[in-house]
Amino acid sequence: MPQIEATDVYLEFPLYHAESRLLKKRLASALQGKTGGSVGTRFAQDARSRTVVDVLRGIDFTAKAGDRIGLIGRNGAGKTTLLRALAGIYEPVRGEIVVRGTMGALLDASLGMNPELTGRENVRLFVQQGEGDLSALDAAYDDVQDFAELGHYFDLPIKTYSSGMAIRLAFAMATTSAPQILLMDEWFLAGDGVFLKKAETRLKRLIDKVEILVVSSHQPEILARWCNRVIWMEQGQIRADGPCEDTLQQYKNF
Ligand SMILES: Nc1ncnc2c1ncn2[C@@H]1O[C@H](COP(=O)(O)OP(=O)(O)OP(=O)(O)O)[C@@H](O)[C@H]1O
Repeated sequence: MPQIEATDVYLEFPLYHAESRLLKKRLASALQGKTGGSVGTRFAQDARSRTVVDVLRGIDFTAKAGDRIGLIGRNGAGKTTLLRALAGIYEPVRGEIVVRGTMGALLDASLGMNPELTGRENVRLFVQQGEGDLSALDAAYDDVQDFAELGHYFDLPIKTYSSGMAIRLAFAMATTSAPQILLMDEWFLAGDGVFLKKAETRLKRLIDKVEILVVSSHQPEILARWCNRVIWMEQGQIRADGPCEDTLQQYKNF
């Protein structure tokens, strides 16, 4: 059975450009909690007195088959970083993340794609790196080509694509077969109207098949639609974790 287990996960990014006097002054007031506006980020100092962004602090949760988890929280709360840590892109500085099962990630249009290779060659790489079933390659080419509608661009290097074209290709590729666990940033559904509709239909089919979904969004309506559980993040911590309606209500009241 697929599962994600995050135990006491901490992640921080050092701020290497925090040396100017003005920036230091601003960070000092942020450290004292005087500022922050609508941004859910927390600054701190590490053991070597370097200024760091405390992005994840003591994250603990388990996701099991059947969980459709929405991550909600203000800008900078740590949602994208958590998704990236679950995908293995970032290594926690403390704690651990154990993932069991095949995983697909719709996080970044360029993630895992080689800009020098054509769309077709990238599909080949993707299939090879995934389950490696090359007998499924022709079907994957047809499926991706048909869905992404890139025309002759499918056989051109993807560095020549517009960002919208790159998103179409990445989306089509990542959804060509269903992983057991799917991680997704909501912005992935950005695109022109027709594509959005097509993407939604395809995504719905995929989500019905995946066993665990973790999706980040600012929009409660989107989470209410796709999820059965919501984790509310604030300043790198989990503020609430529970059934979709309950957590969204707490978030809205806040
Ligand atoms: N590579 C990095 N170096 C330094 N700081 C970073 C880096 N990546 C993210 N951060 C900071 O970590 C904090 C959390 O960022 P993250 O993107 O995870 O938040 P988020 O909840 O997804 O925000 P949003 O809703 O705005 O996308 C932010 O303050 C961000 O500036």
